Amino acid sequence: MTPVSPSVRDIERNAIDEAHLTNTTIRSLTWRGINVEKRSSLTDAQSTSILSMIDGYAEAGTLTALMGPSGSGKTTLLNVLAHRNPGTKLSVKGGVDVNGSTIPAADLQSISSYVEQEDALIGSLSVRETLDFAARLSLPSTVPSQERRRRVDQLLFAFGLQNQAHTIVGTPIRKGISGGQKRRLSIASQLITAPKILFLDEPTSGLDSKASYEVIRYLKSVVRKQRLIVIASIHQPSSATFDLFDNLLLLSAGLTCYNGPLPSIKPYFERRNLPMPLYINPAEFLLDLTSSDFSRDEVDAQRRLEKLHSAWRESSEAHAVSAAVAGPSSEKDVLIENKSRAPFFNVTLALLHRSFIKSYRDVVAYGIRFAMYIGLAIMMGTVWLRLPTTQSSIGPFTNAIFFGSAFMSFMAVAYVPAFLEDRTTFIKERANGLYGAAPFMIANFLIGLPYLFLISLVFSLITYFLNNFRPTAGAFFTWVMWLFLDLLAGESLVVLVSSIFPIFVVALALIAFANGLWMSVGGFLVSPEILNPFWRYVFHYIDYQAYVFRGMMVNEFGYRTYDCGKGCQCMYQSALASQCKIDGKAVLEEYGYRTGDTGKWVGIMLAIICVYRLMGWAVTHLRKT
Ligand SMILES: Nc1ncnc2c1ncn2[C@@H]1O[C@H](COP(=O)(O)OP(=O)(O)OP(=O)(O)O)[C@@H](O)[C@H]1O
Repeated sequence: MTPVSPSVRDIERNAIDEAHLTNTTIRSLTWRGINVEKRSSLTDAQSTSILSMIDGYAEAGTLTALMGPSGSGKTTLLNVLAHRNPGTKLSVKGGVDVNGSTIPAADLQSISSYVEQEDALIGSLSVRETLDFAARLSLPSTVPSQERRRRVDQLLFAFGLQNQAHTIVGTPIRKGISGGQKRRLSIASQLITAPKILFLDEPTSGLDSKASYEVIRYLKSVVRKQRLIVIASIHQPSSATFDLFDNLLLLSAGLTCYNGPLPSIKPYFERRNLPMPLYINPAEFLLDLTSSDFSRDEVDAQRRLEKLHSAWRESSEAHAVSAAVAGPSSEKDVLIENKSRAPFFNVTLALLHRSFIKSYRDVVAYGIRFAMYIGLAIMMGTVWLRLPTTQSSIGPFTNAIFFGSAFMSFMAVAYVPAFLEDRTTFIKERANGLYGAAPFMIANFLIGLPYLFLISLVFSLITYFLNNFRPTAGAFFTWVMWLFLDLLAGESLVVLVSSIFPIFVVALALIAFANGLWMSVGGFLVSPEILNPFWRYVFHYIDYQAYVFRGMMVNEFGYRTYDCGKGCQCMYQSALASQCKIDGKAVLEEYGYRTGDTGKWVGIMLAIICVYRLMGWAVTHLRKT
């Protein structure tokens, strides 16, 4: 058995102060006349209703279940209550009040958290690290690190995760904690920000009944202790799990079928001649009642649903709910503490630290890419093996430079999955108000620098001398610099394209296309001197691969001579022809390149990289999903 850490023992001795988690200000969340319609692209008359006239309330210290068949509107309602965008082309009407008062969306978001259906956990972090980073990303600098650790311990204990504190969450190749523990961890990492209201979308999806029960049981104990308001959509809980909830809001086809405390469900349906059988799971009974999707007789099922809807509308229970939420809504009486955010610098540092841990623990994210580049280096080194400095090598040297510059940049597509994964985590964390696009983009850029430099260095160490490029230290490090800038630009393009089109296959196809374009107009396949004006003026000058190719060409040919070989038939005419040699500058002239422009080209490369990154930031800032 894993030993219990002293800090956890402290907690067990009830030496904990949970004041920061306890809700003393928010008494209730109410919602009135929520209507959501899907707008037709043609006419308003063709709009279809997703939610209609939904009233309800939840009080501090209660756990409300949002149930209904698939497509009944649970997630949509949860999004409306949390002031999240429920989707494009949807029009939302109705009001959501806190303590009976209307508050701005930003205030509601600052006192609430939303746990999405899919866990947004980073597989290579341990359970404790996950909570610690959640704390570092959300807590203001006024909370000292000792206090932060204490809060982490508290949550580990509250969610029964203290024995898994040092186990990793789990990656595709390394088994970590169980599905139920993951869900508990997702909830705990939201609670570290001390929300007063917690929205959970299917907190038990994908779990067996025992794990589901555990998740809701832990949640219930925290809700009771901390006086939180929790609203959770749930699919088909077991009887034991269902019994843990205080209230139920039952939806079907976007309308209410029941809304009230659990003990009143049975009498409510009995009074409508729908008695609940004795030995049946109440949740199953309710879902059977409200589901029409798989009915043999659709007309009959529709009629049954309409009866349920009108029974609720006309019931005294519905009138009581409407009366309870209809009270005048004022602008005062809500004490929203101004939740201070973690400072920009601390957030960026925490994101860098988190990415660093991921980079050395997650083989899929970084290790595989590294191995791929090494394989490529060995292949390139041995294909163009020890080229002699004769004119017959000028072609192969040029080809090797093209291959090295173009293919390395092309292979940046391998970064797409890792970037999209990081972006998904960011989108979820931003939606919960943790941090914005700037720290994410800065951390993403900075963590890539040493890694890309290492790849450039190792790749060059293998290929440069095996190929027999110009053997001086200066030439070697200039080559490393060009490769590094090449990879940096390639990765910046991946960041930009994947931010605009965050769909794996689409991003992959577009980046491959862009690389094909850069290769075609880069100057190797068609010399810039004869490239037609459209491609030359529209694309050639913004093609980063073109500058890498030029830089590497100048690095090799600008300062080296080649023997013309037997018969002294020199392929390129230069001042050294009389010595039966070719001055490499003659090769450069063919392409229109010359020495002395390296500084300018490096400047252009840096500008291209900056533009890609800034555009990537702007898109990420504006695009919310
Ligand atoms: N952005 C949107 N645009 C168009 N239709 C939408 C949008 N969001 C939801 N809907 C529709 O609204 C209905 C309710 O969807 P919602 O996701 O809220 O249901 P749910 O009860 O959460 O379903 P499930 O249990 O399967 O997750 C569905 O018919 C869905 O197709």
